[in-house]
Amino acid sequence: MTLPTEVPTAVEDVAPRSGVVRRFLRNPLGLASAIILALIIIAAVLVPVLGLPDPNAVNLRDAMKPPSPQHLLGADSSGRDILSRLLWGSRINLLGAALAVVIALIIGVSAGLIAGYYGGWFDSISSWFNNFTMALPGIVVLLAVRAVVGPSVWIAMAVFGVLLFPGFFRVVRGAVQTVRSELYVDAARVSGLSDFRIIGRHILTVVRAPVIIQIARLLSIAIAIQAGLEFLGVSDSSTASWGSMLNDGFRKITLNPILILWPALAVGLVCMALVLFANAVRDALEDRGKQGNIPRRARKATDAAHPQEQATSAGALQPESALLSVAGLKVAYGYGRTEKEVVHGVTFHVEQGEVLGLVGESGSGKTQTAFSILGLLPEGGHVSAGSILFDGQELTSLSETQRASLRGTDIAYIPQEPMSNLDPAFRIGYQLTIPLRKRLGISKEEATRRALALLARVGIVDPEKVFKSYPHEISGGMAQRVLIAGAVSCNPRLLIADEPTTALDVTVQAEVLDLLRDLQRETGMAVIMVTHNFGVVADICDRVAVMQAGRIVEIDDVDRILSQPSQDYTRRLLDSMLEDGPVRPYPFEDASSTDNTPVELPVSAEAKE
Ligand SMILES: Nc1ncnc2c1ncn2[C@@H]1O[C@H](COP(=O)(O)OP(=O)(O)OP(=O)(O)O)[C@@H](O)[C@H]1O
Repeated sequence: MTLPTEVPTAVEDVAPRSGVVRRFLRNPLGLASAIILALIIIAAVLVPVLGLPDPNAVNLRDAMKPPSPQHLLGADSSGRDILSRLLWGSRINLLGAALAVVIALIIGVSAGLIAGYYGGWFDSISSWFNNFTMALPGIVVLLAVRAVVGPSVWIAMAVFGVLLFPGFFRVVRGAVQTVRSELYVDAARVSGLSDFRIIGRHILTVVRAPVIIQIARLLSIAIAIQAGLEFLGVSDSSTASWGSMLNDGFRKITLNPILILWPALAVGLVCMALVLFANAVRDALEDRGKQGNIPRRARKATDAAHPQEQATSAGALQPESALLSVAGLKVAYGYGRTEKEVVHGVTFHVEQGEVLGLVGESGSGKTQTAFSILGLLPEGGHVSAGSILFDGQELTSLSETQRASLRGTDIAYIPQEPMSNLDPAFRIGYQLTIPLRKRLGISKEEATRRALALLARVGIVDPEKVFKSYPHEISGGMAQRVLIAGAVSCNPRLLIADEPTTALDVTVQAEVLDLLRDLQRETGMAVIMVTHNFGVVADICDRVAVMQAGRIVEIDDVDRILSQPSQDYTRRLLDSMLEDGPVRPYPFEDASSTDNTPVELPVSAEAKE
């Protein structure tokens, strides 16, 4: 299956990762700081081959000499070449700072991850140790270490690394605590991923950005502190370093003030560049997803695509017969200055018994749109504007209880990851019958009878056995059939299927699609099929709405979208996603039943056997 990342140009323009790099490079301060840091690192790496004089070669005849072709930046009080000492010193300072930050990173990130994810005694102990370390006077500790182990810059920086660990620990622990209760982490746990994999795959990606920013900040602190320690004489003064040069320059400041200028400039420049670099990375990451960052080219095309689809008033240009009318829907996360809009005013409708495909690349806003209709936006997300009319009822003004009563009965949902949506602690039968009994008020026996018939109808060969099984005892394909059975159990009028075949293998995908087609035809329910796969669209949809970057760029009949899309974006999406093979015809006869009473679904031939 071709994934959206393979869609060329315009899609790549809005891909989050490349967007971060582009935004970073567009920030002049970020770019300048990156260039300065790169030049300093290159100079530090290449210094042995630059043919500069020995940084420690004393030549009293050259003492305090001003800049000359022989000493480009002049010579110090012992006649040593200042440029050579600066560049050799940069190695010591950069490596010393890197050592401290790597130690802080290893201790802080691993302790922060474990403390944030597991909590408990480890969290208590590590938090206590974090507070204790923060309370220690760092310089006093380093001076004490020097008194015990001698003037080694490496030992001093290693100890400083331990003292710096709270810088990472607090950031990582806080981020992990926020993210560990997210649904997708629960879903990953439920689907059987080990903690190690969950932390590696789901948690580390969340803390990556703050950690990168923190690395740059702590590096600048470590360089300044290291130079300060060398200035105080904590390290070996015979080694060329920025701090020892500062010390030398300070002692001769009345004789030649320029001696202190070069190392001070070096320390100041690197620290400033690191801080600016960190700020630019933060700005680039925080701007991710803002509309202002969608390339103007893409935005123009989007806005001009179908102006009627960008209507903002409720029900504008929507057919009265529509079962669902979404108008000017905007979805945002956060409030006030931190509000981030992810869906920018989408308008579409779904007729009774119609199958509407919602297609688009990853991150285009399909799921957010679907969740808005279901009233299931993740924490922090809200409908910031627009209207969702379902059967003439404005969903956005309903209470949570009213919306909950619609879910499962009038509006059903089939998720992408079947396994994560079945509770591993309960048998399949229990999970199917409880909603039936609660919503339809039927007896346990009646609910069991219906659940078994539903399991048979969705193609489960041994319904009795699956009824008594726990989720881990059935395959992914069977789990998806169980969820489909659950979704259609109360005869919904609208079914929202969020990439229902993505997590399944190819043969099972086809079977599940066939099943959905048959069920849709039998019950006459309307379907919103969220997908990034035009094969699925061709298979099952009547009309298609194409989404890009939180907007609908094109909406039309499936045949027209597939044969003559009006937007370049749709064409590119089609080129990259459409599988070879003919569009399977789908006879939508008699798909208009709106009766909401549960029907006896026919038992499949396979199940009868
Ligand atoms: N919890 C959240 N907090 C903030 N932004 C979010 C959240 N969930 C999604 N988004 C943002 O909303 C935008 C649309 O996401 P959405 O999940 O709707 O995309 P999608 O088209 O369904 O993609 P996919 O096919 O990958 O599921 C993305 O830019 C995403 O970063």
